[in-house]
Amino acid sequence: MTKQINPSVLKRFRYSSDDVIDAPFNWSQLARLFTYVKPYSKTLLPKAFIAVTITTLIRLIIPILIGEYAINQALENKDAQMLWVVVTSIAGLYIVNTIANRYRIRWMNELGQNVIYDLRKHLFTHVQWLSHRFFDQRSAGSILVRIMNDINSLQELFTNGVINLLMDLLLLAGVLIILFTLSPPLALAVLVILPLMFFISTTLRKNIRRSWQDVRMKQAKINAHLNESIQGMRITQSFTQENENMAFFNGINEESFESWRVATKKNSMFRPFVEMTNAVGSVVLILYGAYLIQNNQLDLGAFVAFAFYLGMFWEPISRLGQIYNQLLMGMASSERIFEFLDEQPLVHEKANPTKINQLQGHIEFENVQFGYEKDRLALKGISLDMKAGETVALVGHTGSGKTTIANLVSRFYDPTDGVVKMDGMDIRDLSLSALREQISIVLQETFIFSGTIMDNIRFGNPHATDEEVMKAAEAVGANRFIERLSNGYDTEVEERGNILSVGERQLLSFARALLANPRIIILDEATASIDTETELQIQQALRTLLKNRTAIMIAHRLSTIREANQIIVLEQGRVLESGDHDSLMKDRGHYHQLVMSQFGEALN
Ligand SMILES: Nc1ncnc2c1ncn2[C@@H]1O[C@H](COP(=O)(O)OP(=O)(O)OP(=O)(O)O)[C@@H](O)[C@H]1O
Repeated sequence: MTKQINPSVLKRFRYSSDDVIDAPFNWSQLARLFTYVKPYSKTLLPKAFIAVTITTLIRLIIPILIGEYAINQALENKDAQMLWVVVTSIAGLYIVNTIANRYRIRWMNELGQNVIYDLRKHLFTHVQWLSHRFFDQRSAGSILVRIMNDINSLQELFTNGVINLLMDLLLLAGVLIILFTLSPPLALAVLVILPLMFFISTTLRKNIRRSWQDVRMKQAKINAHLNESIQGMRITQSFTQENENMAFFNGINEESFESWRVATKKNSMFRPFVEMTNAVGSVVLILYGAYLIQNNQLDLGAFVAFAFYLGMFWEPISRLGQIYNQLLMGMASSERIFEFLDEQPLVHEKANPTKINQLQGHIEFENVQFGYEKDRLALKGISLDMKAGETVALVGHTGSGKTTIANLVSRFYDPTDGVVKMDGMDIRDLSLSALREQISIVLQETFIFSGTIMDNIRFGNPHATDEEVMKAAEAVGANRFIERLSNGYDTEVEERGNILSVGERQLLSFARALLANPRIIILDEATASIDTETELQIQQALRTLLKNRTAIMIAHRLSTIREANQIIVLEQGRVLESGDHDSLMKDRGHYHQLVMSQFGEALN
């Protein structure tokens, strides 16, 4: 079936992330990047340097042995014994070279992998501490791309780049010194190819590099789209948006294909150019070298050595260009990585926070104002008093600020004005982890991590034993459905837990919360309709869960609201009314209206 795609629909699919092609060279950023090598400056780094120096020196010595000793002396004087000594020395040097090379590669790789490991760990740890606002502003896909792709692109720089730089500089300097010592005029003559080589290794390579960078960007775009598409597959299918989705995917897939085509085409020009420069160098060497030999200004041994060294020239120059490119790419990636690393959590613990062992759970809001965005307040001067052990139901229309109140109690955000107090103390003075340890949040959509049912409940308290996990499940009645699963508590559930029903996921999240044994429970009740039996089960489970704890319920069910000690009615970030069900109903105010419009039938 073909369907006409509305072009405006495709505009929805836009990814503006990470489009920097050319990053300026930034020395301080480079220095910062190299701080990650520092822990290895006394172990792997010197070892790799020694191996590199040995291999470079051997490569420099061998042409001299061939030209000067084998040709000029042994062959000239027909000295078989000397020739034998030279040949065995060369063989010996090659063996040492092979061993040194083996270690060079091993140590370099170890160094690179260690640096990448450290960097990825640092970045992930840092991102985990960032505030909710950071995640509000970015898609999971774009964060993933940075943690994976940008760090991977630094991998090459650290595994090869750093050490090769030293090797190439050493090799180039060594070759130049030897060439000028052997024959200054011939050295000058063959150096005409240098500008050509530099042109190829900088300009041409830069052009090729841009094309590869374009390839990577297009791939990142595919990754981001795939991530969103797969996560939203059910919605796509239910709205029959497969064709639009496919059209966009085809578009970016084609773009990616095209960028590959361009990059490989440019890349294929590289080798012929290199060979051409080598040919020019060889022609100059043969013509001018033959002329110098004829005029007795050069001997045959030096001529042969020259040919060897000329062959060695290209490699370091070409690689220096490559390293320069790697550095530029590394700059672009590290800039994006450092941007994340420099991001500070907006909510942070003060220097000497008050350590609390056990909270009572008395929560107060004193004239609290808060906005996610500058000019749009979500809470407009709210004052609340939730006593320890009380169940408080927050009710109100969508967008009235219920979730925001819960977010402020957990200190995911700080108020822009006013104070949130816990047991009479400003929560900004408390230790953040101690505060959050005593709060459990049960969201409408329960997040299930990949692992077993047992692992998922244990998420509430990693130290709990299997027995404790099972006891928590029994207490909320989750054991009944768990025992019916193919492997009971050991049943594997994938990310998001699609094999479980909404009600089952709710019960699982109750067990998880109960196991954490918090003083405060924040619960966003599921709005999805579930059958009466599960509903009863959940009500029962809730009673167990909320016993002796302060509970803030973003309540959607009349039964929960009715049982609450205090009901707070919110409207556009303000408290309209508060009290218990009976008194609020008697007042016949906003609550009465809300209940009648939403639950009118249920009350009759
Ligand atoms: N991360 C965010 N960034 C910007 N604005 C937000 C964010 N989260 C919520 N808001 C805004 O803050 C206001 C209050 O939202 P909140 O989520 O607290 O409402 P709610 O009462 O919980 O609604 P619902 O019942 O629909 O969950 C809304 O106007 C909403 O658009």
